[in-house]
Parts: sequence; structure tokens; C-alpha cells
Amino acid sequence: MPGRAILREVLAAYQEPFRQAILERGTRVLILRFTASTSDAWAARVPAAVISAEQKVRMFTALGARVDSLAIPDTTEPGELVDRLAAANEASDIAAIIVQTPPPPRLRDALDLIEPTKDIDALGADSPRLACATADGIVRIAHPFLTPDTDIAVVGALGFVGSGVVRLLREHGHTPLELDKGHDLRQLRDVDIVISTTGHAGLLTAEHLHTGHRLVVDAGFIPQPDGARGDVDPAAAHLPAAINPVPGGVGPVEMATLAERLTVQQAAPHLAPWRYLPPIRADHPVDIAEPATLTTAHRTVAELVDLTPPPAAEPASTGRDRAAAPPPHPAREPDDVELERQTLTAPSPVLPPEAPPPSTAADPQGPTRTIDQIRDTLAEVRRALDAPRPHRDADRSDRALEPTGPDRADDQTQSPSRPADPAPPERGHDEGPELH
Ligand SMILES: NC(=O)C1=CN([C@@H]2O[C@H](COP(=O)(O)OP(=O)(O)OC[C@H]3O[C@@H](n4cnc5c(N)ncnc54)[C@H](OP(=O)(O)O)[C@@H]3O)[C@@H](O)[C@H]2O)C=CC1
Ligand SMILES: Nc1nc(=O)c2c([nH]1)NC[C@@H]1CN(c3ccc(C(=O)N[C@@H](CCC(=O)O)C(=O)O)cc3)C=[N+]21
Repeated sequence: MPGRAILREVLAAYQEPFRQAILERGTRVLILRFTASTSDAWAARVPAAVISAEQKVRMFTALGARVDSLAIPDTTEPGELVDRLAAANEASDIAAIIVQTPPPPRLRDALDLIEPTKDIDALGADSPRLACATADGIVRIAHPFLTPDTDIAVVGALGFVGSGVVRLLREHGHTPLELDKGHDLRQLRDVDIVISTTGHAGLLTAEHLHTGHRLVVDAGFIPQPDGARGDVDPAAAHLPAAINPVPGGVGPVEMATLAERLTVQQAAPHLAPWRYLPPIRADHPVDIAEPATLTTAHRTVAELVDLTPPPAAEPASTGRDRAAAPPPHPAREPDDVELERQTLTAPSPVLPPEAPPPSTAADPQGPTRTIDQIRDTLAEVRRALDAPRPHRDADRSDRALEPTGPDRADDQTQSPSRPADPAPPERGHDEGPELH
């Protein structure tokens, strides 16, 4: 799952039509995080919050928003935080307020005061959104892999991200197995899809994962001196048929979802949700941002879900004969994996705004219907891509993230504790196209 390519493509699609409008509105976003005065379990979460805040600054700036990125001490009095949030609620040019989680426990309740219309990451009790942007992105990635009878497990199901994933899956008609601390994680062996959101580096090993897993979404992001880790033990990451990398997976996907949330709210209320389509067939090439970003083992969806083989009349013009593809579950040979072009819908206004992604979850027609729906979507995407789109130039992905507007991002108290990034606080709003 090429998270960075997804983010580039989503931003490229939003910038050309909407960036100017967002600039002209003077849209502001407040990002608030806490610095650590201790070295306990809560403080261990701060580096991920720092990195994530930086990514949000870059992404919102690229969209044309002005970002106030503020770090305040974890010793801040609740009343001070309440005052800051109240001021931001009142400020008519502040469109969105994001407080980096987890907050210090004694400040948690203040998040419920965020004005619901500005709560684009579903932090407060009254947020109109069902789940945070990360959970939303995870479920979009998993969606093409889901059929009504798919068994899904969410690990870390009681947490900020995991609980959102559970809510969204339920809304799609699924009943995930919910696992959290104290549960026997070997139950994961019995499901088709694993979504892991614990933040416990290397938790899932070959004891839990195997070649029958169609998809593992690893949402863990644990910065370490030699780079970020996920929940999946790197020694077991080759086992599932599809798995996202960390970094380069869920993080950028979250940014793409947040970008959509702000764009919809500020400039494009009828914008269709961006969608992710894994490769279907080699003879259905769909445009892609950057195949070189692929770092994951991929199979076609036809191999990943229990599908009847495609009609014999379908030509397999390139690559392997899909109709002869093996069933999904037997142990995979190393040479049974091929890197294929990933597909992403044009998330832009060229797509009909009224069309939500086809839901396969509660479809009584079963898996065959799934592939039909995906084919329909692909046809739609191809039509969209055929339309003239100036920003789809060869070099558009390099231009996509260049913040060309004013950059008020101003992270006032960058944490010195970030282990993965020795770069100075000024790092990056003009350092290049990567949101990394
Ligand atoms: N875009 C991205 O890439 C994002 C990544 N993240 C990452 O996702 C991870 C989780 O974040 P968040 O949801 O905010 O964290 P939370 O602390 O809210 O949730 C984590 C959940 O996992 C549980 N858990 C911890 N260890 C285990 C274990 N060994 N077995 C089973 N369950 C366990 C926790 O239980 P308990 O509370 O009892 O410890 C908790 O319920 C972090 O690494 C975070 O950095 C988060 C947001 C976005
Ligand atoms: N209210 C709130 N919402 C969050 O979504 C939230 C949060 N608080 N607190 C902290 C966690 C962590 N998190 C990440 C987001 C993006 C990357 C990301 O983009 N990472 C890059 C790597 C960046 C780098 O290493 O410099 C990648 O995976 O490619 C990582 C981590 C969101 N979180």
C-alpha cells in the first residue's frame, strides 16, 4: 500500500482546483501538542506526536492553509488549555483544531471542548465525525479487500485509532474481532485481515501472522533511533499477502484523509472521497503517482479475495494469466509475488460527487459482486483520467507538495526528544516534495 503515492496524488488533485480558494479565505489550522517534562510511558508517545504534527503542518500548508503549530508543556493547567481552545473556537478564521494525542491524562477532558465543526480529527465527545482521520484512512485501504464474510481483527481496539476502526467497520456491516491488552493475540491466526493499532513495536510475529492473511494494516508508528517501527515484527512482515510499510504507509494515508476533510469543509463540500484501488488486472492499467514507491508485496484483488476466476474472454495482455491464479490462501511461494502498479482513483472533482465508494460489506451477492463493483469503479476512474487534467503532467508529483504560499507554520517549542530526526526545527516546509 503505497501511502506516499496516495498522498501525493490526493494533494495534486486538490491543489489545482482548491488551493487558491483556501489561500484567499485565509483558512487557518491550529495544531496543539504537548512537550514532556517526564520520561514515563506518556512521554514515550511524544516523539510520534512531534513527527505527526510536522507532517500536518506540511500537508495543510501545501493545501493553502496557514498553520499555527504550538507546543505547550504537559504541566499546563487545565484552565490554560481550556482558554486556548475557547479562543480558537471563537476565531472565525481558524477552521480546524487538532490536539495531538495522547494528551496528558489530566488534560484529556478539555478536548471535549473543541468546537465540533472544527474538530476534524474526531477528538471531542461531540465531534460529528465517527472516527479520526487515521481510522478513516485505514478502512479506506482495507475496503477493497473486504467481502461480507471476511473475518477481520482489530488489535488495540480500545484505543484512539483502534476504536475508530471498529466503529467504521461496524458501520460498513462488519463485526470485527476486537483484541486489546490481555487478550490472546494468537486468535489472529483465524482471521483473514488484521488491523493493528497498538503502538507496541514488533508485537505481531510469526506466532500471529501467516501466509493466509490477505491483508495486514500496520498502523503502529513508533519512532526509534534508526527509524520508525510498526506493530509488526519486520521478521514476519513478509508473511501476509499484502501489508503496508512503516514508515510510508498509514501515516501518509492519514494525511490524505485529513487533507480531504479540510478541503471538503473549506472549499469543496461535494468532493467525492478519495479511494484506493489495489491492482485488479495487469491489462487494466490505471494511472499511478509513482510506482517506484512500492515497498510491499502485492497480489491482485482477484487473488486476495475469494473470487470466481475472471471470464475466459478477458485477455491477460501483460504479466501472468490472472484466470490461472492460485487460490488465495495456500502458502505463498516467494516467486508468486510480483510488484504491480498500484491504483488510486482520481480523487478530484472530476468524479461524480454523489457516488460514495461501493460498499461490498453487506452485499448478499458476495465476492463476485465485489469484483464487478471494482471493475465499475475502474471504468469510472479511467473515464476521469481521460479527461484533461493539467496537473497530471509528468512532473506533477514533484510539484505537488511544494508549498508555494505563505508559510506561517511556527512550531514554537520543537521537542528536543525526537529520536528519529536530528534535523533542526526549521526542517522542512521547503525541503522537497516528500512528506516523509
Ligand atoms: N497516522 C498514523 O500513522 C498514526 C499512527 N498512530 C500510531 O498508532 C499507535 C496507537 O495510537 P493510539 O490509538 O493513539 O494509541 P492508544 O494508546 O489510544 O491505543 C492503543 C491501544 O492498544 C492497546 N495495546 C497496547 N499494547 C497492546 C498489546 N501488547 N496487546 C494488545 N493491545 C495493546 C492499548 O491498551 P492500553 O491502553 O491498556 O495500553 C490501547 O488500547 C501509536 O503507535 C501511534 O503512534 C496513531 C495515529 C495515527
Ligand atoms: N490527534 C492526533 N491525530 C493523529 O493522527 C495522531 C496524533 N494525534 N498523535 C500522534 C499520532 C502519530 N501519527 C502519525 C501521523 C503521520 C505519520 C507520518 O506521516 N509518518 C511518516 C514518516 C515521517 C518521518 O519519519 O519523518 C510515514 O509514515 O511515512 C506518523 C505518525 C498521528 N497521530
